[in-house]
Amino acid sequence: MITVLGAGAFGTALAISLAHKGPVRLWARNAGHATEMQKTRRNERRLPGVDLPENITITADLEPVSDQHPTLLAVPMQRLRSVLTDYTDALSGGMLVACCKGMELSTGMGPTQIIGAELPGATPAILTGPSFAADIARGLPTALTLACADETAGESLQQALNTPNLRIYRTTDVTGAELGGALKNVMAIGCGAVIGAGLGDSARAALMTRGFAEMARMATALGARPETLSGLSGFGDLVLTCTSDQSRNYRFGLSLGRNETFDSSVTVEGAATARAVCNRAAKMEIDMPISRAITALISGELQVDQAMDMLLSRPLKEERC
Ligand SMILES: NC(=O)C1=CN([C@@H]2O[C@H](COP(=O)(O)OP(=O)(O)OC[C@H]3O[C@@H](n4cnc5c(N)ncnc54)[C@H](O)[C@@H]3O)[C@@H](O)[C@H]2O)C=CC1
Ligand SMILES: O=C(CO)COP(=O)(O)O
Repeated sequence: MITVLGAGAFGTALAISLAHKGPVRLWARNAGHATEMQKTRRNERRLPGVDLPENITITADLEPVSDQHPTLLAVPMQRLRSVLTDYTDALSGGMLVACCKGMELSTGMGPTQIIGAELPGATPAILTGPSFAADIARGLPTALTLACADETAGESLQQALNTPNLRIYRTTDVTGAELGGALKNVMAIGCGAVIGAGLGDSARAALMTRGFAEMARMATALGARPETLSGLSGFGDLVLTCTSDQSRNYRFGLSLGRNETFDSSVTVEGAATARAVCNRAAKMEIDMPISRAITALISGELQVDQAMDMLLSRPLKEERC
């Protein structure tokens, strides 16, 4: 049986989609939340208004997962390592598919690297790409990338995770897929700030395009294939997240641009990842001025107009990555 760890918006939406093919086990760390979902057959806290199919079993107890069926890890990026260390016995040996987007702040590592380091007996993979949980839960058509370094395991995961509404593409370029998903969230915060501050759609298009160049610069320096960045996990997710106010990263950016407060309980992956990206870029001497400006905006060191001045006053250059 497929297991989904994390009864947040994304984990619940994936469980709903996968339940069209067979039984799914949805694990919530909070026993009270699990009981509430069992009773109401809904996840009103994270995905309101959507019924959970009968063949989703909700539990707060994690039994050892199968090594034949995928286990999806749908928890926030900065919590992934602690989930793996807390549940090592249940997870070791599993086909573990990270569903989080980001870079660990303390180490600069991506999700599959963390899985490999904590559970060397597991098969790590990542599921990423343009998809809002609410869209998946409603059964709207969505395409995602499944990245797994082990090609045979990747093919089996692709088959297992493809559903009538969720089309899964496959790659072995784990680095490219992970970095696309991590970096696009940083750019989405920047785009939200641009729109929130009233700087206009043209400025957003410039930020998305030069932000994409920056994403590709870092990803290729770390060994990613350029075509992965142009695919669903990079360009595709950048477009979605930088242009839709369904995105929490974009909405957080909007609040920065408008000088409004933002609910700190909302998962905004790009905030910690922006800092992680800047730390890693500095160590590797990769020039990432847009990520630096967005990080300074998030920390309050710069206001939107100051960040813009900083970017616009840089020396003129040829247009390339
Ligand atoms: N919501 C969406 O539309 C999409 C989300 N994602 C990614 O999925 C990941 C999870 O996001 P969401 O589900 O949206 O967030 P969410 O905020 O809705 O839910 C996060 C879940 O993780 C659980 N959690 C938090 N800390 C935990 C810990 N230490 N141990 C176990 N569980 C813990 C929370 O209880 C909550 O159920 C993020 O990396 C996000 O980028 C990816 C694509 C779409
Ligand atoms: O990753 C996502 C869409 O692909 C979800 O974006 P947010 O985390 O910004 O809501």
